[in-house]
Amino acid sequence: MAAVHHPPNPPALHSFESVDLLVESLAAFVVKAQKEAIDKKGRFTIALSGGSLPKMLKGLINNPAVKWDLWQVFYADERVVPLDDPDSNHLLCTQELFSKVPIPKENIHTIDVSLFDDLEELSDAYEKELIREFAQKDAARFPVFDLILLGMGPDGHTASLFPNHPLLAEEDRWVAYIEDSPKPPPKRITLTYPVINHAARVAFVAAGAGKADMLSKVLDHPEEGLPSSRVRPAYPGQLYWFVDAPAAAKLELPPTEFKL
Ligand SMILES: O=C1O[C@H](COP(=O)(O)O)[C@@H](O)[C@H](O)[C@H]1O
Repeated sequence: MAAVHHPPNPPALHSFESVDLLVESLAAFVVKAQKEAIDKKGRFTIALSGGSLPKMLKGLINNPAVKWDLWQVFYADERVVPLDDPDSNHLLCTQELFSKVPIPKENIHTIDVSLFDDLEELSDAYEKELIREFAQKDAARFPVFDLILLGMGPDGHTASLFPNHPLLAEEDRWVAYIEDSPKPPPKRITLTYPVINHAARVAFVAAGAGKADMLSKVLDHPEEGLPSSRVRPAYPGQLYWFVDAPAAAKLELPPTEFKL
């Protein structure tokens, strides 16, 4: 019998009157994803972004429902800078979240700073880190993250996938590097679409009026093919957008009520 090809689920757009409500609801959503993953397989795999995202995770701090010791954290993208450099996504996540919660250090998977001279080796090593976590345990062609949290840049980029960049066409690698990021710093590594689009859940978080024009392009005009519009997790994966009212102001797409 021929395999049935199921199209991706449509995105669920959750719009909140204030950033505080967004933060609270996002925390509840992450906790629910965590619970489902841990009930099923005893661990929770999540990829985090930098930029404006880490501070939106403050609802997880002092939250007794979070089982930090069962989290395995990767980065959706990372800048090729020392881990204590102000441009490092790891530093940002540490300042906003990890320094304030009891997560074991070994559960946070950072890039290998000893490989900065060779970006091919650096991204290969991060891919191997993913293979150690996923391939042995889940034996899949691509890792299936329980949750990937993304931001959307003013040009529609997400992770380190930038408009018109050849990396948008990557089909095999789990982790790739770029040396010419239009947003500094130029050298970065990033999860690729095959990884992002195999996740069980992907959630974008965007707040503020500065995101409104681009959000409407990305969600109302996906045919333009901006990097954030290309995030379409394969069925049964689900895409979510957590936005505040100023970011949602120009959207035609109707919001979906947020229910756990
Ligand atoms: O450069 C990056 O930008 C994106 C978007 O950042 P935001 O500040 O506009 O939210 C971010 O998601 C990514 O991790 C980062 O490296």
